[in-house]
Amino acid sequence: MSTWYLLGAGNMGLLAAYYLRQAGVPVTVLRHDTASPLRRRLTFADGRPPCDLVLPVLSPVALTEPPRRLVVACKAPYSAAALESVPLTADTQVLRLQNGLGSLDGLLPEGVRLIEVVTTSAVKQDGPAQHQVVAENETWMGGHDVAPDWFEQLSAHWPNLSWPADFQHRQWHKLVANAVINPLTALHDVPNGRLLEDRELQHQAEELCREADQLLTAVDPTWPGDSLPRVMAVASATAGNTSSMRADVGKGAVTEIEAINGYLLRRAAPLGLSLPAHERIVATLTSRT
Ligand SMILES: NC(=O)C1=CN([C@@H]2O[C@H](COP(=O)(O)OP(=O)(O)OC[C@H]3O[C@@H](n4cnc5c(N)ncnc54)[C@H](OP(=O)(O)O)[C@@H]3O)[C@@H](O)[C@H]2O)C=CC1
Ligand SMILES: CC(C)(CO)C(=O)C(=O)O
Repeated sequence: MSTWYLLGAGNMGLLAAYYLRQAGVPVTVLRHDTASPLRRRLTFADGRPPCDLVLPVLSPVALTEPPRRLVVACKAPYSAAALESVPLTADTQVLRLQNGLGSLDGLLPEGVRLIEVVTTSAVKQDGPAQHQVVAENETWMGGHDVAPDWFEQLSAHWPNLSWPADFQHRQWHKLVANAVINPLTALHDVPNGRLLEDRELQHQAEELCREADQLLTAVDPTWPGDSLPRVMAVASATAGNTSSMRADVGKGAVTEIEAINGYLLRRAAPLGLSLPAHERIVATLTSRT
């Protein structure tokens, strides 16, 4: 496999780089602000020995030809800045490893093959140059009928990676979980599990799920429309977690709400649907950050 270029060498980007390297594929980080090789330690919660990754770094303007394979794993709001000056052509395959949807809309030239990645794995930073792989759960890729030629080689080294036929529904289930758990936990500054205990949060979760189901059923009549129990199951499975949006708000960082609830609003508008609970939560969270 030819070199994969990586935009966003943080938690998820490093995990993808680790699996690509395990599959024998060279990985180069693209960054505007530095050319020094990136040295990061990945530790594993299951007790596997740590892996010291050393990845070459290149400025996008130093590329001698357009990248054929690119992973975008920066947080959604930084996508435009990260892609600036990266020369892309119709031959480029882009792997979007981000929460939310639509964050690369309008940023990729016609013909680029965009492969979407949804993961329930979790990685957190636990030192200046150290990241802990907390869980290697399921990862789904899709967005096209047929998997690319490199998929089989990669899936032999990326645990629980699949190309499921029902990818779109899985992606939407993850989107709805993020559209409910993330802003509610961020606004109320609580761990995910509080959604199971607090009546007011449950009421808000119900409204957000109902509106998301209304939209997704309008887009796809086969949508099961069972978001509330699914979202609550995710909140229960991740009860002790700080959601990524709560963490971003805590750091004073820009959140991914535009790619999550904002995406639902952008899909609803042309259908003449209003999603008042999502509108309110976007406005409230945006005014506080
Ligand atoms: N962490 C997790 O467990 C999971 C994360 N996700 C999703 O994955 C995506 C990435 O999250 P995560 O890895 O945690 O985020 P991180 O903040 O750990 O990583 C993002 C990386 O992007 C880099 N970056 C920011 N701006 C640019 C730029 N202009 N050019 C190049 N690189 C840039 C950052 O560099 P710097 O730090 O120097 O700014 C950082 O290394 C998000 O959409 C998140 O929601 C999904 C499932 C699980
Ligand atoms: C599933 C959930 C809510 C787990 O915390 C998540 O993906 C996030 O925090 O962004």
